[in-house]
Parts: sequence; structure tokens; C-alpha cells
Amino acid sequence: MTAVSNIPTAYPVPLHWDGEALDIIDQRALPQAERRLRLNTCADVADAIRALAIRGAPLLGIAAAYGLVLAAREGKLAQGGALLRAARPTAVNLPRTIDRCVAVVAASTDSPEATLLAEAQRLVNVEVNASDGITRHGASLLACARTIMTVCNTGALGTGHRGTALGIIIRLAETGPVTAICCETRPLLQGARLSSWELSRHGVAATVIVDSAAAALMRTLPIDAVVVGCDRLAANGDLINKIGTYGIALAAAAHGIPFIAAVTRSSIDAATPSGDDVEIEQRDPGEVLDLVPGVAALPGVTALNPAFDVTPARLITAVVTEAGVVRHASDPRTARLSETTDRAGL
Ligand SMILES: CSC[C@H]1O[C@H](OP(=O)(O)O)[C@H](O)[C@@H]1O
Repeated sequence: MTAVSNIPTAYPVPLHWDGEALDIIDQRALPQAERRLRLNTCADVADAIRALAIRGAPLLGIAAAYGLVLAAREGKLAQGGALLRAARPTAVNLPRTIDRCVAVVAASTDSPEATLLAEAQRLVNVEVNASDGITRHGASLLACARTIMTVCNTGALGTGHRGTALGIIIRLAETGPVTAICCETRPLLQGARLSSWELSRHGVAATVIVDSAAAALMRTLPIDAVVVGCDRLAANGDLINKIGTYGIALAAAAHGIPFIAAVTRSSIDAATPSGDDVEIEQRDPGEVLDLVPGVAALPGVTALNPAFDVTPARLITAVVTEAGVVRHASDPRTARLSETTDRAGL
């Protein structure tokens, strides 16, 4: 990105506009290789989003804005918008950015390319401020938490700046030792590959677990909180996030562990009544079957591969946005959260 503020260089820069094209970290190659790709066309950007070379709801919005700059240069703005919109259906950031970019171009007297470049840069700044605010509010809320479970990757790689849930953990680690329990996040392992990589860059202890160990470890480890990110927050407070989040929220409720959703306002979708109204991305069954050599070839064996699930609002103890914290007043874990912040003198 062009205008990331003066945060430490330990935060990776997952994409930046080099003046002509979009330069990205290919997130599929991490942590083994820090490979960069140069995306020269809108179709390149859509392909990178579909393949998860670029991922994370806020970053999808930013990438889409730059993808439209390339589409405008190609004189194919409408086609580019349709291509990007179809790349991934669940995070609201993608269609929201495309709709806004189309409206901004319609209202502008400048060239579409110049207008969209300015809009993309504005969006970068919005997400930079969102990351700053969420991590500040989240680190205050969880000031006394030292062992925190998280899902997927919600750091700089998914947002372009400090991050949401992972950003809170990293910011908290500036005040004292913190251990992040990273659910590996099957099948594409964003937790095991990407969160552990980001945490290592910051010198924060990362413990990777298989997703199916989450509930068992809530019984045996002193887990202070679960913090997750968001692809879309529906009007009724339902959280649509990485597959596995719902099960972890149920387990956290059963063990009295606060469950916190870290949500940029760009991922809040007040126009969608509930989580049941959101299209859940169904990915290639091969992403599941090909993990075990030979399984895909067995007769009659198939796979379901939903990329996201819906966590009902009642399971969420608090939502942190860049504007502040909204606590679920009747959640018994809210008292535990307040005790935590009281202990920290907040
Ligand atoms: C702040 S990143 C938001 C979001 O993105 C992740 O999904 P994906 O890796 O499939 O793009 C995950 O659900 C995170 O919570």
C-alpha cells in the first residue's frame, strides 16, 4: 500500500499499487516463500482473489478497488466489476467496494481511472484507521488476557494494516507476554501458515492447534478469550466468519470463555437481516480431498467445503469495531470481561 503509517516494519504489506500495477504477496506460498506477484489486469486481480493469493475481507475490498482501476484502464469497467463481484461471494467488502466505486465514477468529472485510483487510496486510509481503532479498543478490552485463541488469519495480511483479531493480540503483546492459540483453519491453513508467520515476525508466541482440538483445550488450558475476525456482520448481529468459528463459539460458551468478534465497519452489512441470508462460499472439494493422497480417487467419496459459517449473535460476548466496543449485556461472560478490564484499571 502506498500510505501505510509509521507502524513497525514487522507488519507485512500484502499489496501495494506501484504506479502501473498491483504488487502483492502471494499468500498461498507463505510461510515457505515470500513470493510477490504483479497483477497487470483486472482479470489477474479476480484470479488472485479466487485463488486466495489475496484474502481477508478488508483486503478484498482494497484489492477490488485497484482491480477496477485496471478495468477502467482497459475500458472494461462494467465487465471488471462483474468479474470481481463473482470472485468470492461472502465478505460484504467486495460488493460494497464495487458499488461505491461505480457510484463515485458516475459522480466524478475526472477520468474513471484517476477517480478510482483516488478512491482506492481513500479506502486504504479507511482500513488503516479501522485497524488502528480496533486494535486499540480490543487491546483495552482484553488488557489482562494472556492466552487467546483465534481462528484463520486476521492480521496485516488480511487487512493491509495492523489487522483485526490478530492485530489485537499483537498489540496486547506490546504490554506483556501473550500466547496466541492459532486454530490451523482447515483446509487452506490460514491460521497455521499465515497467523504463525505474522506472530513470529512480531516475536509473539504462537501455538498452532488442529481445529478439532479447540474444545478439548478450552477444558485444559487457561484460555482467557477467543477473538475472531469477520467477513460480514448481519443486521441482527450474526457473525459470518471462517468455517469452524461457530463450533468454537459454542465451545467457548460452554466453558464460560468470552468470545469476541473484531469487525471493521466495512464488514458490517445492515442491509442483510441475518446470517441465514448470506451466501456461503462453497469451495472446490479438491481442497479437502487432496490433503490425503489417494482419497480423491476412491469411488463414491466426495467432500463438502463451505468456506464460512454463521455464529448466532447470542454467542458473541462483545463486538469490537474501530468506533468502540459493544458488549452483549445478558451474556454471563460479559461480567468476566468487565472484571478483566477492571483489573487493568480501565
Ligand atoms: C480480517 S480478515 C477477515 C476474514 O477473512 C478470512 O477469510 P479468508 O481467508 O477466506 O479470506 C477469515 O474469515 C477472517 O476472519
